[in-house]
Amino acid sequence: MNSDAARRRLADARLYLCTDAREQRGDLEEFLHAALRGGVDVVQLRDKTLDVARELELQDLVARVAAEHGALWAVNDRADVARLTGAPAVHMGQGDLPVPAVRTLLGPEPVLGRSTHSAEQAATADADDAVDYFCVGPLWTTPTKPGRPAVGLDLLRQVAASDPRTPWFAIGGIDVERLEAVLDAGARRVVVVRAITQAPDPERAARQLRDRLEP
Ligand SMILES: Cc1ncc(COP(=O)(O)OP(=O)(O)O)c(N)n1
Ligand SMILES: Cc1nc(C(=O)O)sc1CCOP(=O)(O)O
Ligand SMILES: [Mg+2]
Repeated sequence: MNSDAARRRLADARLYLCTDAREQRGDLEEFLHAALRGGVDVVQLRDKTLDVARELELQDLVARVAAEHGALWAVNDRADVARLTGAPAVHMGQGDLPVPAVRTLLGPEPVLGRSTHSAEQAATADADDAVDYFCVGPLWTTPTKPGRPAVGLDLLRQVAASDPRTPWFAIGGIDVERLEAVLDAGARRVVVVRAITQAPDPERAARQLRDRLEP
C-alpha cells in the first residue's frame, strides 16, 4: 500500500485493533483473518514480549493478511522495524521517539500516529502537519495499559468540541457496551484491544463494533 492509499484508508478507518502475538495460542493468522473479516480497518501488532527477530517475522505475516483484506497495518514503537518492513503506518506514544525524529528516520511516507492523554497533547498533535492521526485515552482504566490513569469521557467531549482537522481515535476500555457513550461524547473512530483479542468469536466481536460505527 503506497502512502496515498494508506492515507485514504486512514480517512475511512473507524475500527483500529491492537493485538498481541498470541504466542500462547498459536493462532495469530487465523485471528487476524477473523478480525479483519469482521471489519477491522487498521491493525497493529503490539507485543512487548517479542524479540526483534520474531517481531520482524510476525510483521510480515500482519502485512500479508492486512493486504488480503485491504486493511492498513501499523508498527508500534519501533522506527527500525517500520523501516525494515516498509510499514505503511507507525504509532508513537508520548514516551516514544518524538515526531521530528520519526520523520527524520522514516521520511514523509508512512502514516504517523501519536498517543495523547490531555487536551494540550491532543491540540499539539492536531496542529502538527507531521502527525496523521492521534488517539485520546485511556477513557477507562484498563489492564492492557496498567498505571495509566483514565482521562474519562469529558476529555473526549473537549477534544471533539475542538473539531480536530486530523483523524483521531478514542482508546482504552472500549467495548460494545461502552461504545454508545463513546460515540455520544463525539468520537467517530475507536481503538480496541481486549474487546476483540479476548472475544470467543473475534469476527463477531469486530462486526458488532464496526456495525455501530459510521460506514
Ligand atoms: C493506536 C494506538 N494508540 C495508542 C497506543 C499506545 O501507545 P503508547 O502510549 O506508546 O503505549 P504502548 O502501546 O507503546 O504501550 C498504541 N500503541 N496504539
Ligand atoms: C495500548 C493502549 N494505549 C492507551 C492510551 O490511552 O494511549 S490505552 C491502551 C490499551 C487499550 O486496551 P483495551 O482496549 O484492552 O482497554
Ligand atoms: Mg509506545
